[in-house]
Amino acid sequence: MAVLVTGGAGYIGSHMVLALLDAGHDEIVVLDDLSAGFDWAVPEGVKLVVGDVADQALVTQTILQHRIDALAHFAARIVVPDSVADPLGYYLANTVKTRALIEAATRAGVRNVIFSSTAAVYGEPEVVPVPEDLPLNPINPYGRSKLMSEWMIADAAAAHGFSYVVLRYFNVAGADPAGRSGQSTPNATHLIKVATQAALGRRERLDVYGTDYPTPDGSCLRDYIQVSDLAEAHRVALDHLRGGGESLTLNCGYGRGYSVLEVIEVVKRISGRDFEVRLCPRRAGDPARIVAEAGRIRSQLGWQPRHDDLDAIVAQALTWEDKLSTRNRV
Ligand SMILES: NC(=O)c1ccc[n+]([C@@H]2O[C@H](COP(=O)([O-])OP(=O)(O)OC[C@H]3O[C@@H](n4cnc5c(N)ncnc54)[C@H](O)[C@@H]3O)[C@@H](O)[C@H]2O)c1
Ligand SMILES: O=c1ccn([C@@H]2O[C@H](COP(=O)(O)OP(=O)(O)O[C@H]3O[C@H](CO)[C@H](O)[C@H](O)[C@H]3O)[C@@H](O)[C@H]2O)c(=O)[nH]1
Repeated sequence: MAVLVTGGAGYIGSHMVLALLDAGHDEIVVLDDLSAGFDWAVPEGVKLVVGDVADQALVTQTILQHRIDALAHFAARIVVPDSVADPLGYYLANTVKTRALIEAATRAGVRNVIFSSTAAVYGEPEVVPVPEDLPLNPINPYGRSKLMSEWMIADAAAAHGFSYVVLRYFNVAGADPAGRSGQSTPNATHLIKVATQAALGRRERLDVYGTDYPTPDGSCLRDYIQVSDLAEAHRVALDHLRGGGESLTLNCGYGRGYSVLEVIEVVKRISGRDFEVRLCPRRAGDPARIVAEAGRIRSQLGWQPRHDDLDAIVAQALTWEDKLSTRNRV
């Protein structure tokens, strides 16, 4: 039995590969087109197939050749404001291609599917923390492209008899504590990544997008989950599905919100560096507050976070950023 990890050369997928290896699973195949990922992020001994998830012939051949029984589908385009500027590109990358992948995978016999969804499916929730069964009302094309995929997977599972775990990630941050992987995308837009780059002098300044939100300090609130904890959620989801467990949809977060200004303060304190912060207008597509009701994944899968500590998350991100710049200089 082997697992196919699409997007496994990217940030979160590469951490899932490490979590599986650390738990003794060595039957792992990564499918990635390297549009935003890196071949060096795939550990030695793990097979990397370079290609598109919508290439059904390639997907079918890979599944049959490696006797794949489970699929973890990370590959996607992921930037909220980009999705507002290029909605059709996002629906193609995240919805149309997911359809092609799921069709090829289930026809080739895959019976277990883990899907990377997002807190963006909730939109601007009326209830915070947000439980999984709240009505879904995404406010940007990114969230809609992912919600359509959730629905497609649930409908196809009911019709074709496979099981799935949909994981709705909140804001993912930090890096492998052992320093083996981290967020490496050039021109990244994620807050903690950008703030660590500003602290290390690799960006001139940090722009804060909006200080007039209905939140305590006027900046947006997010629930930051450490990437290895999230990877571990995938590992337990895989065990659940392989053990015959039922289909589930679960939030992945810690249940606590930090504002943009609070995050900046932590990055300055942990790095010991000051940097320029510019207060700017709101960015398109941002909800004011999004925090997970985080109990269901613990009760359903027995998941236990081990890195719920924003100081440590920021320290890991700083260490990785420093390592990355050394690598890029070589
Ligand atoms: N980063 C976050 O905070 C966050 C939050 C919620 C959900 N997610 C979801 O998690 C998943 C992984 O995100 P990430 O942060 O690791 O992003 P990432 O960009 O680092 O990784 C995505 C990977 O998918 C690959 N890819 C993209 N399109 C492909 C295609 N058509 N065929 C094959 N490979 C392709 C890229 O090369 C890259 O390696 C995405 O589905 C994203 O929507 C991320
Ligand atoms: O330079 C920056 C970058 C971000 N922000 C703010 O920081 C907050 C977090 O922004 P990120 O770009 O880090 O993350 P998002 O909340 O936009 O989105 C992330 O988390 C979502 C789930 O909550 C999605 O899944 C998505 O894939 C992932 O990028 C937002 O209020 C944003 O406006 C800034 O002020 N300045």
